[in-house]
Amino acid sequence: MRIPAFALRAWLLWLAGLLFCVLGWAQPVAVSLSGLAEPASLDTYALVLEDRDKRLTPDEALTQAHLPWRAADGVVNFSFSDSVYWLRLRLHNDGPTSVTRLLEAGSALQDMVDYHLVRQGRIVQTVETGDRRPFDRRPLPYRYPVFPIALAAGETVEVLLRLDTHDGLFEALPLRLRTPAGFLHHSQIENVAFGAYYGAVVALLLYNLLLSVLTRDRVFVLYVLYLASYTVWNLCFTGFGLQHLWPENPHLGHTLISTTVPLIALTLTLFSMHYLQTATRVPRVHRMLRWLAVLAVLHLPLAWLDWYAALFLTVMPLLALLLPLLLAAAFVIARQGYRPALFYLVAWAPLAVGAGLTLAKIVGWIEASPLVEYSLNIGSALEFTLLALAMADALNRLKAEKLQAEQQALQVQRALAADLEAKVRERTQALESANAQLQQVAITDALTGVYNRRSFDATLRREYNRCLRQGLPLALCVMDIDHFKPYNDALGHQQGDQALVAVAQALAARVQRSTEYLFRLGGEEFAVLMVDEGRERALRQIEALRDAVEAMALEHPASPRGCVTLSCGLVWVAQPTVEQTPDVLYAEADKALYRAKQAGRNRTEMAP
Ligand SMILES: Nc1nc2c(ncn2[C@@H]2O[C@H](COP(=O)(O)OP(=O)(O)OP(=O)(O)O)[C@@H](O)[C@H]2O)c(=O)[nH]1
Repeated sequence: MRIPAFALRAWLLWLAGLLFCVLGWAQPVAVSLSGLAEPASLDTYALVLEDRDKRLTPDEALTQAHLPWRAADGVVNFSFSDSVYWLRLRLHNDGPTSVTRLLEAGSALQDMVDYHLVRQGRIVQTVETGDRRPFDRRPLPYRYPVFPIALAAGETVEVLLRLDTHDGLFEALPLRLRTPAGFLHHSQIENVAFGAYYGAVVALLLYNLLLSVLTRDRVFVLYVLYLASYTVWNLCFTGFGLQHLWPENPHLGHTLISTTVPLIALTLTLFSMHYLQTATRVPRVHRMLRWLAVLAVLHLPLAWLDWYAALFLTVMPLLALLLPLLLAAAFVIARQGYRPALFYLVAWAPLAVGAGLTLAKIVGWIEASPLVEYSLNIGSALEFTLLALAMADALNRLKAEKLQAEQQALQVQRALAADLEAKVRERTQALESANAQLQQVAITDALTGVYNRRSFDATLRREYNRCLRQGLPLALCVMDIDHFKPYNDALGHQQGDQALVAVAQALAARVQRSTEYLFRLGGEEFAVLMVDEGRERALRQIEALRDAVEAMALEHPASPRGCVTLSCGLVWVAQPTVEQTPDVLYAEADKALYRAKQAGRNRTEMAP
């Protein structure tokens, strides 16, 4: 059977169209270099292929026609995935001269990046790099992979990238193309900016370290630990750590980054708890924060086991919970009027925004852009600066509180001293008054209230010595109630006591001068001592006393006179001599008393 020519042509056309479509799917659009922006984002020009089994070789990826390549719809970001991903790009030098361009795979943390340059369908150059490989494998010593590509005039080249991970966490990987001059300019600006950033962070770190040593305040220590964790993490995150600090040891960078992320969560939580005083101000949030701190600690073993993807899968939600919780706590505490919380809010807000943007980029919610890429650094720089202000304020507050505490302590000390002094004064007065009372009791006769026998002995001795020294006259009179036994017998002992009190009062009312003393010597016997008194005046005074008792007319049924009377024996010396001791004087007065009794009572007899 003869096939019509038009049918054959149609079939051939259909076959060519089919072939064109298949090849067309597998071929990326060639990017013409002229007219590209500086830098040029190539993300949307790339084709992407997911290699679930990780079996494809670069040649297979290039030549197998059936592979399901698809166009990238922005910055590639495969986030959590166990596959290998291939990227293809075509570059066409449509200019008249040969040129060099620099292709950036703009992530410092992408584990494995295999770069293949394809000329005329053949791989002519391969570079295996990424942050799980030693730094010196990079064709350009830069913090993330950069591949220089030379293109002859009119030449088209293809770039094939193979992206793989340690255990399933991809980084967002912006693809950019720069001219050598553009790259130099960009890297110079970036170096200066990051240099300033790290310089400021190190200065802040040292400043706060010094403050923590000087003040011994836990809040400064925690802030230093937080800042140090953050700085180490940042060095890993930006790739400067691998480039400058551990170029031979990429494993160290991974251990550090997966250790510092939970450490940041931990130190940030502890710092905030202390700085905001959450325990007393928001106790419920404080308990939640304590649990989040424990969770952060539990993440550390994952870091040391190198379970990188698993760690980030759980630590991200932890951070996503922690940051809003801290900001909410600070907000509530600031509303309570606690000023440091206000500083905290202002300081943390930019970092929280930066962290939020970075998280969103990592999990693929938003596209990477320069602002998003540097948001964490911008946020943290602002945060550190503002927090330095907060720390200075905290220091001022600390000083003011210390001063206030010192003043309060001083006031309390003064009040205590005054109180103690008052108490001592009070006690002393009470003691003095008790002593005076005791002394008074010791020298007073309990029944009559006049001086007693003990006082008589002491006063006689003292006044005798004074008169002896000063040559003064001294008079001593011993008095005895007449017939007191019959009085008691007739009226009773109680009535006798009342008579004794009445006699004592009658005598005391007339013994008022400072040089005269009245004593009850015991029983119904009294004594009067007079210093610096003339003989006549002394005798008159005793007679007056005796008269006063008689004048009371206190009824005495057993006395011949019918009332209570006194008999008195008086001794007077113009100036006592050494021989005339108190005992001698008393004996003479007693003898005179005896004579008065003998002579009929109710009278006064003077010693010769
Ligand atoms: N009610 C009372 N009687 C007392 C007290 N002390 C002593 N007497 C009594 O005083 C009396 C003293 O008696 P005497 O020494 O014999 O002397 P008198 O009876 O006063 O006789 P003359 O002194 O010679 O006039 C005794 O009966 C004592 O018991 C006292 O405190 N209260």
